[in-house]
Amino acid sequence: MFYDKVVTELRELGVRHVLLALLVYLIVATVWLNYFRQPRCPKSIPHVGQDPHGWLSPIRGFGKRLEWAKEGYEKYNKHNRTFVLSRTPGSPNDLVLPRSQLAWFVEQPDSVLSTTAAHYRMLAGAYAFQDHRVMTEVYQEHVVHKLLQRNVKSMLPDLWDEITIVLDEQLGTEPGVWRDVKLWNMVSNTMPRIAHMMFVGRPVCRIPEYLKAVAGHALGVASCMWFRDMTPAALVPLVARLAALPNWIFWRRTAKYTLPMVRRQLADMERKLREPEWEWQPPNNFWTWYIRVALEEGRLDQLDPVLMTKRLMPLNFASIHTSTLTALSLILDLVSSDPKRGYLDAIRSEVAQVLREHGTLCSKEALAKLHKTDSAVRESIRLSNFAQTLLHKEVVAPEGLTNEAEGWHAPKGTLLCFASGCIHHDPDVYDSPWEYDPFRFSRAQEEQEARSDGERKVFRKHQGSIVTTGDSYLAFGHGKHACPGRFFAAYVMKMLLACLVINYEIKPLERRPLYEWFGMVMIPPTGTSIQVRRKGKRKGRKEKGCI
Ligand code: HEM
Repeated sequence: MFYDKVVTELRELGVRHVLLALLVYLIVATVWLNYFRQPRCPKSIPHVGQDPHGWLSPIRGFGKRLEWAKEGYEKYNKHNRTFVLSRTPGSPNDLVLPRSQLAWFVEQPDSVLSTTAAHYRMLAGAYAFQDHRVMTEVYQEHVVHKLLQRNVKSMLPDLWDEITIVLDEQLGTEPGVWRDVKLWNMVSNTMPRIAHMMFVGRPVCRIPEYLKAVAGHALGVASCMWFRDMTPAALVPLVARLAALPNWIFWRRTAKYTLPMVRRQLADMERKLREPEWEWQPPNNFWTWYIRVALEEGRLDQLDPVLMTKRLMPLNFASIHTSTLTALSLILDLVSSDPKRGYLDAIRSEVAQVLREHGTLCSKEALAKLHKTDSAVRESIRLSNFAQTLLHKEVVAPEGLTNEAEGWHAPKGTLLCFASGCIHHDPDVYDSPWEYDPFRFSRAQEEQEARSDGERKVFRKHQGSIVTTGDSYLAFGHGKHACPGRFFAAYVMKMLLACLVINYEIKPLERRPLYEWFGMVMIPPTGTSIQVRRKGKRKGRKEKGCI
């Protein structure tokens, strides 16, 4: 009845009137949402980018944000001043803080400056994931923060095996035969499988349909973010929902495997609690950590199996793009360095030495001895980080946030961040910052060890292992919301590189293929091939008879 009435009235109005009304709505809502509902950046802070009130500024600005970030960093951040970086149509301006404000920034409580709120906004949390709770109450992150570092060590032998097996598949096993390998295909077939070895374990982490779905979902989040960023605010709910539709399909495909697994694991863990003498050991994977934390904390509401499978998707997004890009850059940086410098040989002899001493490369102690390998990875991440601005936090305190040192006040809803890419390439922070100097960090450590106590302080600047964060190294964030997956990523990258150098020869590339930037995000060179040759019998793990 009601429907018939609406249709009749619309017919009477005519299509042209309806379209006109929609257009008027679009303009009014866009102006309202974009210009009156956005948090106002403090006027005292300099604005870098186009006219902040210009109508088309946000659209024109997408391709220029990187340039503007560099300009703002030079003009303001380097003089300890914050600047406003122009926004895109669907999101607000960013306040980019200088390094000198990092300590103040990370000290702010979550009730004032929220990483979760910033991620919800930036990752299109209302659309790209299958339940908004996975981005508003980030229980999966809580579990990773609490248990990953502690449990990953006992996983190392299995991770090593998986790395060697996947490299066998990707690079071949026949000794002495040179193979042409598409590097992008190699890393994108390797890294998601290794990450999911930790999340779901075998055999699921090897199933091609599953791996295709998790990769599709991660890419789907990125495309949803782009549509949300580039769509006028009034249309975002429609456009972003449409852009997110494929992610429902990808999640369903993953749930085909993860849902039965979660249900079985919940039932088994419940039985183990009831019958402690039952001879069953829970597998060391993310689901076990998750169930343990939820039980310990009495959060039975978090043990809904469907919700658990949805909670895996933000972790999938956080881990697979980052690790895949890191592995790609690392191999490219090393194989395109001048062979006369002998970087790969130095890493190879370090790995061989540790293997001789420890008989394995998959223990925490052995991996801790790989200083040069560690430094080569850290340096590659410094040089080619996947994003230009990081450490986003949103002001969530209703009264806003005041920075006494600089004398500004940011209202609720403002996004704050750091120009990590500029910091990593600042000649005042790193000597020859555009050069890939793989032993930059291990050399500093070796040199410091050789110095007297008095001199050591001066030398503190470029130390640290892959996981160390600080105001000159922001690739994993900093503070209590620094990447909790970095401990896993560091082990995996070192094992991957160690496995490559002891088992394969790689022909050097003449030139380092360059990456492009799409807005503030890195687009990797996907077309590069490398020539690889298996050396002989696989090495790396004595107890499996591999040496
Ligand atoms: C080389 C690989 C990786 C890089 C470069 C990386 C980088 C980062 C960065 C920069 C952040 C902080 C973002 C910000 O400040 O806004 C972050 C957060 C996070 N990462 Fe990673 N990540 C990597 C691997 C992983 C892996 C393997 C996991 C798997 C569990 C993971 C899980 C997370 C989570 C859960 C957060 C959010 C932490 C929080 O907000 O409290 N990451 N990562």
